[in-house]
Amino acid sequence: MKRLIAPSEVKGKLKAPASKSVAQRAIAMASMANGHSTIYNVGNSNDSLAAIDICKKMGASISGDGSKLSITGGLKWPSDEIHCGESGLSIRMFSAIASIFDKPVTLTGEGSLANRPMSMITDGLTKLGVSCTTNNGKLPITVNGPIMGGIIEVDGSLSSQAITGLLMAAPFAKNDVTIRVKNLNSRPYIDLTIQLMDEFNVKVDRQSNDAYRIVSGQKYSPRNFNVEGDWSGATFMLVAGAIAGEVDITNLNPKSLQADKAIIEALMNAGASISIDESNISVRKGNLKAFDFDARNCPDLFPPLVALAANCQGKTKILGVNRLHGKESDRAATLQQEFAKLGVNIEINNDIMIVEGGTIKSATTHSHGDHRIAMACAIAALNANGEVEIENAEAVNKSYPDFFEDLQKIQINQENR
Ligand SMILES: O=C(O)C1=C[C@@H](OP(=O)(O)O)[C@@H](O)[C@H](O)C1
Ligand SMILES: C=C(OP(=O)(O)O)C(=O)O
Repeated sequence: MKRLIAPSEVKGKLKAPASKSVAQRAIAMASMANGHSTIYNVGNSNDSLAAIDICKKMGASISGDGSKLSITGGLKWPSDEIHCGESGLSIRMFSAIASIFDKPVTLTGEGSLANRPMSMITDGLTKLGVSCTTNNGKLPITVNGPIMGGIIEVDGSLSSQAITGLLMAAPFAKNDVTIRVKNLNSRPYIDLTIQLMDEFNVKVDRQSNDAYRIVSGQKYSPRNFNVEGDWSGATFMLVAGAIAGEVDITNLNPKSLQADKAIIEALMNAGASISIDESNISVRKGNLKAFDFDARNCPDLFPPLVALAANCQGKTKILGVNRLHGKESDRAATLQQEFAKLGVNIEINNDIMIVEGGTIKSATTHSHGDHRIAMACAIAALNANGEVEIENAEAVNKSYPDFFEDLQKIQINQENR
């Protein structure tokens, strides 16, 4: 699908979509709990749909839709291969969960997932006694549990997602598990995992220096759970308000542990006008200037931050480029490539990205199959000197299927090509 976005002034109010990070975790935990859970507001992102399919394959009984999902948990060994769609979180989380069985389980995926690194999964699981194989560090992965447990050290510099999986599967290990994490990045995602485990009644004991101890034999309890709104998707709309008008967003929890809530700090540093209360975040266009930002704990903010920085006067510096190679695309390189088409110069200097704000040109861009690149190009189009085309725009379905409908609601002129 091709989408054409015209320069537009934005105005309106939107409800943030469901957080796929929260939804995927909640679906997994409800599926591990013996008994009946209801999960509200899961949404319809492809990644959350992938998590639902995986849990069904692993024996959970799931019915309902994006607004209300009924899950009767209790996992069984899946005789078939597990297909994780394009979700990095799902494959890394469910590889650990599939290791609770004493028979082999093969997990695979499609699209961009085929090119993403998986060695961080096998590294931790092997240390906990699971036999694992991959195709030279890529898909498919085969795990053969059970998880024995023990004290292990893992590296968290490339991704936190495998650590989320290890934490979630640890109560099923034969012995207690202690995970010591070196070089942890994306820390808020681990905090989110531990918060949700606690809500499903499994305790993680945080020790000093990034060590986490999980007592074996704890059981997930079924519960009714509401998935909060997605700061990651909403950031694009908040940036739209900051560069091109005014936007109000509801369904965002200001006390959320989601990493991408940090967009607020970036918007403030850039000089946008923001007001925040429990039920509404309001952003208005400001006199925007370049800013410095550390995105090592919130790597998904790079694409919206680049759209923001392109509209700021001066050179914005964003730290954390090394985290971006293993995403849906090599995100630093794709941002550089696509924004060059829009006339925006991006330099990469080791771990730092430098974005030079200025005039944004009309151009045809491509998502590279990466939802956040499609959304960043769409937002950059708002102040362009002509229309911006986005090829392969359907990539947004991975996290935010209603993205273009929501753009319509805030009066952005667009059409399908
Ligand atoms: O746990 C999660 O829900 C996620 C963790 C992050 O990945 P890394 O830990 O690989 O940085 C983030 O980029 C991804 O979109 C979602
Ligand atoms: C990297 C992302 O997701 P995942 O790793 O779960 O595929 C993302 O949503 O930007």
